[in-house]
Amino acid sequence: MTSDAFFERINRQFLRELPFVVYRKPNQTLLQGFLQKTAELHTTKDFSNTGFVFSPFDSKNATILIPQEDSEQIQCETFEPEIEFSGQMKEDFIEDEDAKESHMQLVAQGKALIEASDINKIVLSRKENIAVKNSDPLLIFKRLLSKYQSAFVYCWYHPKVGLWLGATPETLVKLEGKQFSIMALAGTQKYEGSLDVSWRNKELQEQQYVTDYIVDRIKSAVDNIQVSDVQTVKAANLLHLKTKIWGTLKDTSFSLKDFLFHLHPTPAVCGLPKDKAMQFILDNETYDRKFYTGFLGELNMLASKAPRRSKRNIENRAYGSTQNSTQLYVNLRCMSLEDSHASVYVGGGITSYSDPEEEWQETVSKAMVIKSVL
Ligand SMILES: C=C(O[C@@H]1C=C(C(=O)O)C=C[C@H]1O)C(=O)O
Repeated sequence: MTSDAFFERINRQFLRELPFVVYRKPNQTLLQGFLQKTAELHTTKDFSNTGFVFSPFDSKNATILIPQEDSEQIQCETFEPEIEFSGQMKEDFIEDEDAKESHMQLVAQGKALIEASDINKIVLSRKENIAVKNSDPLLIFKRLLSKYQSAFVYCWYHPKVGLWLGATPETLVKLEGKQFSIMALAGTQKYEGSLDVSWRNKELQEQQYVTDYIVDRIKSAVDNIQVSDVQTVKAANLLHLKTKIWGTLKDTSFSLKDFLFHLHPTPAVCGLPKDKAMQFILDNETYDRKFYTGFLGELNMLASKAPRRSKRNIENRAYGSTQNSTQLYVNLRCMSLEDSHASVYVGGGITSYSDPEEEWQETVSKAMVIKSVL
């Protein structure tokens, strides 16, 4: 499908107030869309369905599904991101003193609890409300596509839930048949032109918490678990620390739902120990995160598997095969959009090393990822 036809089709879907999601995976050019045929609100409880899921931070709330069987799927391979656009840049930005004061207070409160208890890390966040000049979601989506090639970029809409857009650097889990990979991403500093930077103990420690937690949570369900070295990766105007964890699922009976909720929310977005950090977040953040720091993506899709290279296996080489594929991303660097109002969601990991002023600055930098396309 041409990009004009693709965007025209989605625009019609939006005007008819029918659910859809459009997205592009990291470092790919293919745009994909699920356009639901009815306005029904589908959810999944057991994660056995096929389609696109949108799951909130608080797993007590429902995961929304755009089912493959109730959707038209469209694709566009030829989209050329053309727009050079700089929206609200740092210079236009007047610091909101009240927001700063309350975020710093929240951070100080979290840090005090960490110092006085067995909690190691709590991820604390805030929501920023912004008036948007042009609130056409597809225009904003195109700007995100142009700016953030290495992110998972999406625009998701359901008339009964709302409209969300984002460009996230973080994979929650990728599952292809029995092969899985998971990303532990945490620690932030500004990108100043080089990946060759040094990291303080604070960031190294908060990222290590995420890796250790993931390994601990999945080790009984997997064989030959592998853990990469810690790498510095660039995400928009920021650098993060990343570890990749991969392996093979054991052949025993496997529940995708249990696997996911064993992981989610990880200490990259919640804290350690999980339950105590979660309770602090629910009690003290003064807004509802909704889908921010939840996860989203393709669930149980059939994907073609690359044919084997073995000379003996001529048949497999010719045809390849298909396998079940799930690719989920953590919903970061995102916003919800209502009429001409955007809510931008940003947070960061707090440990005993945290400085409230620096943590505020980190959320200001993270907010620029979205503000620069508004
Ligand atoms: C919570 C966010 O990001 C997470 C927190 C990070 C940190 O504390 O350094 C870094 C990447 C993400 O795991 C966010 O972007 O809002």
